[in-house]
Amino acid sequence: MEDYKYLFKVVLIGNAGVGKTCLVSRYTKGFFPPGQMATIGVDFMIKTVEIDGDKVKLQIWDTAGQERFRSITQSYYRSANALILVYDVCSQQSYESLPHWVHEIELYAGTKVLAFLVGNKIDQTDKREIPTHIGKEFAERYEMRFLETSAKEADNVEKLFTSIAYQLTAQARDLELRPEQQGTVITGGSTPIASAPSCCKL
Ligand SMILES: Nc1nc2c(ncn2[C@@H]2O[C@H](COP(=O)(O)OP(=O)(O)OP(=O)(O)O)[C@@H](O)[C@H]2O)c(=O)[nH]1
Repeated sequence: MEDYKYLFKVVLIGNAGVGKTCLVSRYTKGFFPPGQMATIGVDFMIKTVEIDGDKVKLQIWDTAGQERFRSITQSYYRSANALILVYDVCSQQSYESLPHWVHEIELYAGTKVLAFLVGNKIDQTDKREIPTHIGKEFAERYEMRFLETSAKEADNVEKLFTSIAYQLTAQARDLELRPEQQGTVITGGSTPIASAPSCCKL
């Protein structure tokens, strides 16, 4: 029997080079990888955290941002409990691609997914092109959670993943109390747990 209460699948998406792999590395391995290569297809890492006495396993899927991998990465949206849509605060182009990514979420993700918008690379203050309020407004428009991060300086990275773990756990516990509301069943140690209810209107 697996040693965890809940298992959640978290998928990172967004343009190539916005820092998805570095965010995952910072969170799961505790370091910022030097000379990070582009992701090929999809990669995944596991991190187990404790939320109010329960072991929660996060299966974190890092998808390639490059266009040529889109058909592969799209298939990972469907079973995601949380999606992290990343842009680079120093890249207007990555911000302008966000409507495209939101459309992908509409097409391929489940309606119950918890969606976060993340503006990464905030350590590069002199290169910033997208002010915080612009990212925040975009997130509000699509009812996504919002955070700005730096994988390099470890700003808000722990907070991002911990917050996702807390919210998904709270929703799963809530559903255990209201079994009639259960949706897709995901594995959770010895107990089957329902996936989280909708938190994001797209
Ligand atoms: N200054 C700064 N650079 C970053 C940060 N995060 C990532 N980078 C740099 O941005 C580049 C791309 O990072 P990756 O993590 O490979 O980006 P990705 O989104 O995974 O890219 P794909 O795998 O092609 O989709 C690398 O040169 C990183 O060193 C950050 O928080 N601050």
